Amino acid sequence: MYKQRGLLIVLSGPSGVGKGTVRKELFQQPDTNYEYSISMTTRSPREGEQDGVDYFFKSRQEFERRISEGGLLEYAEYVGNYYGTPLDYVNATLDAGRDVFLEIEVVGAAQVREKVPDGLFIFLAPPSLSELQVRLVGRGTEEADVIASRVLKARDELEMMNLYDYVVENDEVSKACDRINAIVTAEHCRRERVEKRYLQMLEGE
Ligand SMILES: Nc1nc2c(ncn2[C@@H]2O[C@H](COP(=O)(O)OP(=O)(O)O)[C@@H](O)[C@H]2O)c(=O)[nH]1
Ligand SMILES: Nc1ncnc2c1ncn2[C@@H]1O[C@H](COP(=O)(O)OP(=O)(O)O)[C@@H](O)[C@H]1O
Repeated sequence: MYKQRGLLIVLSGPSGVGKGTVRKELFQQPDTNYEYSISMTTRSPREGEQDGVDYFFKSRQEFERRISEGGLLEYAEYVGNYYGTPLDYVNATLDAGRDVFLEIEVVGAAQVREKVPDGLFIFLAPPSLSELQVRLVGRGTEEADVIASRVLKARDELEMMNLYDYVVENDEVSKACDRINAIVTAEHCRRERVEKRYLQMLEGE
């Protein structure tokens, strides 16, 4: 029997827009049906972050070994650290017919677009650049110079918005989650219709 692979959902957008917040909220909802792919990074853990839960924290040497072995679906260097998506987990989960959710920055998302063109690409946008800065300052996890470089980077990141299937504004976390859930549901319906049509055409041969 023809079994459709799971859907690869990619949530991206500038640092500080609220990707992590929205993702955590989505995964707290009881009816969420996607599997979260935990990324690998060379960044040091922040207070309260756990290895294997928030990230797989690796040395630069170990990360570069994974790159050379082809073990990452995508990776990017972001403000001095590597971040990447382990390939095996994504493939195994999609093959089992389950959806995978990636929360990654825009350079990595563009690599995934090349490799998985039938993924669902959602760009999370801030209400404004000044609100983005307010959120980064409010989070209080970076020094002023890092915040400044992230806001500067956000201008380039916003230009990549048109490469995405959908742009979701993160004005309020619960509204952003509702929009993402609606988009995923609509995409499932679309894929089911395509699959049905495909099977009908095969039967007609
Ligand atoms: N390309 C890529 N980006 C990632 C990955 N995991 C996290 N990121 C992104 O890397 C950036 C920095 O992440 P982090 O240091 O945790 O800071 P924060 O997201 O701003 O709290 C964010 O834009 C993340 O979405 C990954 O596996 N691949
Ligand atoms: N819709 C929102 N309204 C106001 N503040 C928000 C909203 N979404 C996230 N935030 C806050 O903005 C900051 C950055 O959010 P975070 O999820 O860490 O962003 P990202 O993962 O995109 O870097 C956090 O302090 C978070 O609480």
